[in-house]
Amino acid sequence: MSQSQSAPVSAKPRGPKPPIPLSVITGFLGSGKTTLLNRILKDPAMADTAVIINEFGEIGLDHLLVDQAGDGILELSSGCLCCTIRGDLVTTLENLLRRVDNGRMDRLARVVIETTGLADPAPILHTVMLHPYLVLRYRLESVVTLVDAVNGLDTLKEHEEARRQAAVADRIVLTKTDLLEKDPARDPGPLLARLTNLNPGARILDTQKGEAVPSRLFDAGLYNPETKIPDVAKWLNAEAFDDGHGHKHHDHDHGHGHGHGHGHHHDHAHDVNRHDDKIRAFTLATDRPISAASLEMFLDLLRSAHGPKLLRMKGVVKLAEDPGRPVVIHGVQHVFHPPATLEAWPDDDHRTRMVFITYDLPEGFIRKLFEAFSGALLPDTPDPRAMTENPLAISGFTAR
Ligand SMILES: Nc1nc2c(ncn2[C@@H]2O[C@H](COP(=O)(O)OP(=O)(O)OP(=O)(O)O)[C@@H](O)[C@H]2O)c(=O)[nH]1
Repeated sequence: MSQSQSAPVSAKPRGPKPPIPLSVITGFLGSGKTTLLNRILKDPAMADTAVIINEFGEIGLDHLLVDQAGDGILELSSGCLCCTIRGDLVTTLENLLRRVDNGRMDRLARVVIETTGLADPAPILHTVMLHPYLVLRYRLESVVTLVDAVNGLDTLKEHEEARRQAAVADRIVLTKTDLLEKDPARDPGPLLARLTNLNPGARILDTQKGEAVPSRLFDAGLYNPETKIPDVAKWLNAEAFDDGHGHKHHDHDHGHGHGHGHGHHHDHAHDVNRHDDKIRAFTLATDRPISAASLEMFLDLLRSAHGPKLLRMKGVVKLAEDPGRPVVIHGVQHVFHPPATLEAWPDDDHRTRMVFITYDLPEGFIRKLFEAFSGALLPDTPDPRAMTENPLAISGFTAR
């Protein structure tokens, strides 16, 4: 378009709108999701939030409802919006964007999706991550998993869904801890140890201590909402993972939930891992850069061959071609968010760092795979060139 044909400068800011943070609240049946939502929706920090829930009947937000619009979106007296996923989550998320884009709504600060108690939250995350338009307009902020402090340990023991919900979380909220206080015989230690074991990187918040507030529930995104500066160290929280010696540095202060690293749990009184040895949490860190093509192949192989076993993965990667500009990756099962390039390393740690939570996928396997792709010479591992240039390699898995 020539200069003379260009449209007059409008008062409206041009360019793509910043993506809207999207969080998912999950937790087993009766873990207290509705109770928490009811409470936080009254918090001024939740202004301009839209909450998407499964069924109105189940959620006790009725007293807050004031108006139902044609698109199935209800306005709450607190100024928030509420919609159901009776139809389709994509349509609901599109309807919200339409409201913002056509000016019916000034600002949509955040979307919170509440899942049903038995749901694996991964498909909800996939709905957004796999949609070519929604992935541009929304960004995953936090997966918040509620765990009932009274029944949590039994629920984790008996239900795979509950373990997956805890494993995928960025924040774990302990509910009903007030009931523990009334019964001194109940020790929250084993539950905390189990949760830390399943997902060391998730910060644990206690409702009773007033910790489950919006600023702490939804601050798990890569970007600090205040400064908009990426905070990789906080986002990865790799320090909370086992350091290889059975020690973990966890940021909750209950005094029981540390030190139960896998591979070391047999040394401890609470054998928290014995019910399910398949979920593993570990980190991978290296100074060695990896080429962009090898990173892509590593991720391709992980997601195509082992996707269902990769419950959650986050990482910051040093590229051989551009070591000063790290790439941020994160995935939930076989779906990866489009990688984002940071303009610079946000702190002094310029190593590739990745955190993994896997199901039935050993740490050693991923480590060797990454080392092979990043060019480390390992005696018992194939040369990466032999893997990528092998004419018998799996189709689609060739050097670029
Ligand atoms: N004592 C106590 N009770 C709680 C707490 N949180 C929730 N409850 C109670 O636990 C029950 C279940 O809470 P809900 O908020 O309905 O749980 P939910 O996760 O939404 O339940 P579903 O939608 O059925 O999965 C209710 O009777 C709540 O009053 C808490 O922190 N302390």
